[in-house]
Amino acid sequence: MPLRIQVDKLNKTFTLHNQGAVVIDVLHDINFEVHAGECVVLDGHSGAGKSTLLRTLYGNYKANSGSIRISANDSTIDLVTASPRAVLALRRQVIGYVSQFLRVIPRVTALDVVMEPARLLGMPVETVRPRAEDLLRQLNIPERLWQLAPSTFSGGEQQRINIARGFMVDYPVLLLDEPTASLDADNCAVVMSLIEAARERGAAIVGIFHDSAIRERLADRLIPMQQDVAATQQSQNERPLQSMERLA
Ligand SMILES: Nc1ncnc2c1ncn2[C@@H]1O[C@H](COP(=O)(O)OP(=O)(O)OP(=O)(O)O)[C@@H](O)[C@H]1O
Repeated sequence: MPLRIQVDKLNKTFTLHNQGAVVIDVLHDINFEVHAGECVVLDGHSGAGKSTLLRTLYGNYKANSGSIRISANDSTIDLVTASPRAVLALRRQVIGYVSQFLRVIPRVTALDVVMEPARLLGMPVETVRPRAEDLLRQLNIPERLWQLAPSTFSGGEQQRINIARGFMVDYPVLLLDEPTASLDADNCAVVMSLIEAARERGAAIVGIFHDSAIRERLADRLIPMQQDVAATQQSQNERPLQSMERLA
């Protein structure tokens, strides 16, 4: 299967300018790759940098150094050096991202929120609407909510709208930040099936899942995120290892 994501020597720090310019070393020498049809899961304790890595893979955060090469549609783009315009194009066409929380836009209906990624690709509403409705149905969003803005929806309903939106386009790359965090068992099962279907069609998936049963079902590999180990090793002048680990 073709290589979709190649991360090399990735480093990311945050500088807290309003707190004495303290520097937080979050991602240190991260190296991994993800092929089409693979689901890798970021594995590390709270604060290890999992969400930071996912946001950096989406171009939300700019890395200090290293490269994130994304290959799809016969081209390869390094997100670390890409122009903002190239990053936006990549997000529209190549990278889907499901965050934990829906960014609610007042007065935009749930159905429009879900259809938007496909509409941004220029697809006509009559083509995309059946898929959006199908996703909403699969995710058990009652039809009476489809024409309402999701701002008043429950946390779990908002998360399911977010998931439907993230699966609206068959992106070659999918980034999933705890997509099942506030879902009940039935809806969790639906989301796992959607993720498996995306993997089947060849999506390269990077996810964060805290639930061990979900990780075991979905993960082809774990990517250990060990910020504390990295910091200690660094102080001993050793090169911290952030290698991939195959699941037995
Ligand atoms: N925008 C930011 N500015 C400054 N520091 C940040 C920022 N985002 C994250 N951090 C810091 O980076 C570290 C890693 O945070 P991150 O959210 O990536 O961890 P995580 O592994 O996803 O944790 P969790 O499992 O609890 O969600 C934390 O110490 C956090 O305080």
